[in-house]
Amino acid sequence: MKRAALQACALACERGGRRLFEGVEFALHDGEALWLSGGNGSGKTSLLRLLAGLGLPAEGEVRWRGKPVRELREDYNRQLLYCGHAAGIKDDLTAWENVVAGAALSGRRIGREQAEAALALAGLDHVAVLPAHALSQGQRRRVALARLHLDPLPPLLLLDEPFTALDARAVQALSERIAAHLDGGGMAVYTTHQAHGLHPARLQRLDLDSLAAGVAHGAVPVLAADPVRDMPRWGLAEALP
Ligand SMILES: Nc1ncnc2c1ncn2[C@@H]1O[C@H](COP(=O)(O)OP(=O)(O)OP(=O)(O)O)[C@@H](O)[C@H]1O
Repeated sequence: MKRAALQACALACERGGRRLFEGVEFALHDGEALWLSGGNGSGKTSLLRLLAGLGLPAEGEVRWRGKPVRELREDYNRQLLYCGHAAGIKDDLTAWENVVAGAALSGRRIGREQAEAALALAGLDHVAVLPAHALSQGQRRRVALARLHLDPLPPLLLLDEPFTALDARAVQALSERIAAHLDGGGMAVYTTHQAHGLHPARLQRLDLDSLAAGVAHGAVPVLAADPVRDMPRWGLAEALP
C-alpha cells in the first residue's frame, strides 16, 4: 500500500493547561483532502498549527513521508503553505509587499511582478499598491490567500477558514485553485464553517467534536457522492448571481 504523505499519530494538544483533544489519527495521501470540522474552540486551529510545525503536541507526532516533522524542520516547512485564521497582513505594507512578505515566511523569494500577478489572479490587481490598512476585510483576506496563486505550490496546503470574508466569486476562484492542486496530486487540510465549492473526490473528515465526545478516533472518508455531508444544503451555484 502507498505510504501516507502526512500522518497524525495519536496526537494530543493542550492549550492554556486544558487538553483540547487526544488520539487524533489520520493518514493523508497525495491528491487527498482533509476537512477539519468542529465547533468554535474545539481545537481546529490548534491542530492545523501542530500540522504546520508551529507548536509541539502534548503527545504523539506528525510525520511527513514517514519521518517526524520535528526532525525535518526547514525541509518540512518548504513542503507546505500555511494560511492562518487571522489574515496575518501588515497594515503599513502595500498589498503586493504583503504577498512578498508572506511568501518569504514560506521560504520563497518572489519579486513585485510575481506578487502583482498573484494578486491579479485573486481579483485584486486594482489595489496592489494600496496600503493594507486601506483595504476591506475581504480584500485583506484575499491578499493573504494570494500566495495560493503563486506557482509552483508546495504539495501541502494547510488552510484555516480560507473562505471567511470572501464573496461568492472569490470562494469559487479559491475552490477551483484548490481543486486543481488536488487533481495534480497535491494535498489540502482545511477548516471551514461555510458552504464552498470544494468537492474533492478523495475527502476525509475529522470532527473534533465527535473526538471530544469519544465517539470517533480519527478521520473518516467522506463519500464522494455526498462530499459536503452536514454542510448547509445551499450550494455555491445558488449563491452566485
Ligand atoms: N494561546 C493560547 N493560550 C491559551 N489558550 C488558547 C490559546 N490559543 C487557543 N486557546 C484555546 O484553545 C481552544 C481551541 O482554540 P482553537 O483556536 O484551536 O479553536 P478552533 O476550533 O479553531 O475555534 P474557531 O472555530 O472559533 O476558530 C480555545 O478554547 C482557545 O481559547
